[in-house]
Amino acid sequence: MNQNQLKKLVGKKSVEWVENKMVVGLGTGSTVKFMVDELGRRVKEEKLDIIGVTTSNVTAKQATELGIPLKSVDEVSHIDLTIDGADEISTDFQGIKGGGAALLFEKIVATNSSKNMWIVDESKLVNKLGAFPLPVEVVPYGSQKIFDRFEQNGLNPTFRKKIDGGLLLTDSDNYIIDLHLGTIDHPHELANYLNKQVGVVEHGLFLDTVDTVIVGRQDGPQVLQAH
Ligand SMILES: O=C(CO)[C@H](O)[C@H](O)COP(=O)(O)O
Repeated sequence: MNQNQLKKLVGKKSVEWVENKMVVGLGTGSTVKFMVDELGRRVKEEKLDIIGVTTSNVTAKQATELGIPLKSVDEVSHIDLTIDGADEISTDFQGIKGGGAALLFEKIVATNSSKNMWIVDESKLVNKLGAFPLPVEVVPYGSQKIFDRFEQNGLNPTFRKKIDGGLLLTDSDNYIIDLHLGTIDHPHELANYLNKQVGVVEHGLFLDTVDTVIVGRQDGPQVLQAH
């Protein structure tokens, strides 16, 4: 199986955890796209009765087209389960997310969910986080100052750009600065530092968040429990 087939495998598999009457957080990305397709199939064919809470405009569009009823995070009393992708997961189940620039809403939905499940192909599992550039969402005003500070602190920042060369804007009209760190030895310390920077809206370190990981492997999906 190639990477895309592994993503499809875990995307479909994850929907087995969705039950009638659940409020389900719907992540963002190419793996999640397969999950939302399968959820849409169950809503249509099995009359599965759920409410989705999306984490990006892209996922909201797909879910709407598939007939999945949606509410915003502020309109629901709770979220039973959020299913999302990840860019890296370390052996101690810490994660980097935001490769698809949806980290802000993903973190809001994740922190308001009773359970979080991540679906990944096996290439996303790492010993230590950091090979994947860490996304940091920043308010445009003052973003050059934050960038300069990151550079002075040796965090190797780059502004994320669109294909046409312009700066990428998130769904909340912010910029993304990617930090090219190589390895992150102390993720909690780095998260604390980033949380304190004025102008930083959110960062892609998702620490102590995930409960269940489904890994797409050549011999089938593997379910890992984090806690
Ligand atoms: O965090 C994310 C988007 O902000 C995605 O979940 C992450 O980038 C994984 O994406 P993909 O499933 O396409 O590999």
